[in-house]
Amino acid sequence: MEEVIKVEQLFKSYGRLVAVNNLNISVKPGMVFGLLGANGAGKSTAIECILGTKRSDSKEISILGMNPQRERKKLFEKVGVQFQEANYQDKITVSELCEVTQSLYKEGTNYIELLKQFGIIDKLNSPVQELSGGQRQRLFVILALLSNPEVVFLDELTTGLDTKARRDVWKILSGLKAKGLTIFLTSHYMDEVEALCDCICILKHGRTVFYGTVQEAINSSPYDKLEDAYLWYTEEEEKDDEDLSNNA
Ligand SMILES: Nc1ncnc2c1ncn2[C@@H]1O[C@H](COP(=O)(O)OP(=O)(O)OP(=O)(O)O)[C@@H](O)[C@H]1O
Repeated sequence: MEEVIKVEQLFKSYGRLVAVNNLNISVKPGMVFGLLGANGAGKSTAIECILGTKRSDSKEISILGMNPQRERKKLFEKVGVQFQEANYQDKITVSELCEVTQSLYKEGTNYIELLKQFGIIDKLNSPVQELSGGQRQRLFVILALLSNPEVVFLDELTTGLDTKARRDVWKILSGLKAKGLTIFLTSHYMDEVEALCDCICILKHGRTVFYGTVQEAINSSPYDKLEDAYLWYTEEEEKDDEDLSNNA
C-alpha cells in the first residue's frame, strides 16, 4: 500500500465558520505525521473528519485503503484512537477499562506490558477517576494501542505529562514506529514534534500554511529553530493583514 492515510481536498464548516479549508494529506506506512496549529486552527475537526466521526466534504478520505464512514467496523480493528476524554463508568478500574476496551477487538495486545512500559502498572486496580491527569492521559494512549493497530491517531499526545513521562512516551512511540506503526498526532510542543515527526502540516484558520519535513520548515523560514519557524508560519499572515490595513 502506498499511503496509510490519504486526504484530498477536505472542507469542513460549522455554519459560516470554515474550520478546515482544502486540506491535503498523504501519510506513508511507518511515518509519524504531525498536524500542528494554534488553538482553534482546525486540528481536532480535521481528525474527526478523517476518522469519519464528523461529516465533511472531500474528494477522497481513506485510511488503510478503506473509507472510514463506509467500512467503519473493519477499519477500527486496525486503527487506534486516543480520545482526550474517554467515556467510562464511574467506579471502573484501570484493569477493567483495559479489559472492556480489549474485548471490542478480535486481536489484542498485552495491556499489562503496556501499563508497565507507560509506568502506571501500580494503578492496575485503581479506579480510573483516581488517576492524576497525566496518568489518565497515559492510560488513554494505552487504550489507543490495545487493538495492536497498524495506525494510531493521538490528539495532543503528551499534554499534561511531566518531563520524564513525555520522554518515556516518545521512546515508546519511537519503538512502535520502528516496528512499523504509522502515527498521526497533534501537538503544541515543538520539541516533541522535532523528536518524533517525519512530516508536518501547519494549519492556520483551517488552511495549510506549511507542509513538509521539520528541516524544510526551518529552512524555508528566517529562523534556525522549529519553534521560531512555527510561530513565523502561524503569525506571518496576520502581519501581512496588519500591513494591508495600515496601507489601506
Ligand atoms: N461543534 C462545533 N460547532 C461550531 N464550531 C466549532 C465546533 N467545533 C469546533 N468549532 C470551531 O472550529 C474551529 C476549529 O476547532 P478545532 O477544535 O478543530 O481546533 P483545534 O485546532 O483542534 O484547537 P485546539 O488546539 O484548541 O484543540 C474553532 O474556531 C472552533 O471554535
